[in-house]
Amino acid sequence: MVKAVVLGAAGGIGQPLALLLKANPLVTELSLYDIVNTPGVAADLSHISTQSKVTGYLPPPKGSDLPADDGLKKTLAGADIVVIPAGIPRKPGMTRDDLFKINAGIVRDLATGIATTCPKAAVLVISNPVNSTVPIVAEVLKKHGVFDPKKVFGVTTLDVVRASTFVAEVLGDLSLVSKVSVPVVGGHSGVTIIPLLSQSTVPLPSSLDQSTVDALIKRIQFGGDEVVKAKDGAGSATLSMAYAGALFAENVIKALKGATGIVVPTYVNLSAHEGGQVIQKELGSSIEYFSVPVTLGPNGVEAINSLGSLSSHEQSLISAALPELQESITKGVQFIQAPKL
Ligand SMILES: NC(=O)c1ccc[n+]([C@@H]2O[C@H](COP(=O)([O-])OP(=O)(O)OC[C@H]3O[C@@H](n4cnc5c(N)ncnc54)[C@H](O)[C@@H]3O)[C@@H](O)[C@H]2O)c1
Ligand SMILES: O=C(O)C[C@H](O)C(=O)O
Repeated sequence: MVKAVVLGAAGGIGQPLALLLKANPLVTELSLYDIVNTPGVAADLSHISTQSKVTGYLPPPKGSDLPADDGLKKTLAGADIVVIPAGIPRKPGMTRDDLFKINAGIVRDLATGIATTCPKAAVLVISNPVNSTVPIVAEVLKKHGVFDPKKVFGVTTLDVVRASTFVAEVLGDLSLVSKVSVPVVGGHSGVTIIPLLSQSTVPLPSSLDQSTVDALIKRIQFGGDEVVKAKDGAGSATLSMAYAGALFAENVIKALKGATGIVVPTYVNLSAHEGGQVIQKELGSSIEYFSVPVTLGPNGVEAINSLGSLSSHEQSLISAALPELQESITKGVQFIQAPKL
């Protein structure tokens, strides 16, 4: 039995993600929460002929005697996995960090619901800026004494999905895409996104000139901007994100149910496993969060794996990413530990 929850389920990511989870035979119960439209989304999905029962909740109407988190808590009761795509998306000209002002508070309140209702659930954070929202979730759970670093994940799968697609395009053969896997490490924003092309399962030809490789790295780092620009004010990636989120959720669910050997990059607290200290040594930094290849297991993070051998260029990309990443982590931690009045 697996109960999956989507918080922000009526949104651009939330709806297609809920659809993909409803289509997933491993999910037996699907519960949806948003501040608008979830009863409609749930009713619609509930007609699909798969086994999962679907429910949808809203906050109580204005003037209700019910506590403000009544709908949220009903949604979360008994959850095994909670995926969070709630919050505003970027418009052209914005950075992900520009979303902090609004999304930090949204994520904090949702994490409080998780801490008090389903503290053992795996929490998959999609809401941006991921580099800060994951530390926010962790700090809220810590405050309630229920933080398990093995169970909190920043979803960076879209960067991995983009890397496979863009590498296959550069190789001139999209049919290779299912064979191409590139670890993407660091964080989820611009220069903090570091594709380890030297470890691509389908190697790039050594004849490829450096400017093509540089352009490929840049495209993976700034793939989100490509979609924001093309949507021209109507939001950011939603469909590719729903695909990536469902893929990552499926891997987590499979591992929770006992599947072994699933290794995927995800943005985690490095204290989740002793391998985190190895990563810190490799990075030459005491950074607390980093996207790394993680082995998933029945308790969440089973192992944090080494970054492997890096080219000198990849090492310089990591050095360039660390200051911005650290700043975003501190901003998230401070938001909970020392909120400005
Ligand atoms: N991690 C990634 O790779 C990645 C990729 C794409 C988008 N994102 C991020 O995901 C977030 C959502 O993007 P979107 O395109 O779906 O946005 P959207 O505006 O279409 O949907 C967001 C939904 O969140 C809901 N919401 C707002 N406040 C809420 C609250 N307090 N509780 C519950 N729900 C609430 C809204 O009502 C809306 O339905 C954005 O922050 C975006 O930047 C992350
Ligand atoms: O670019 C964005 O703002 C959304 C998301 O983080 C993405 O990578 O597509």
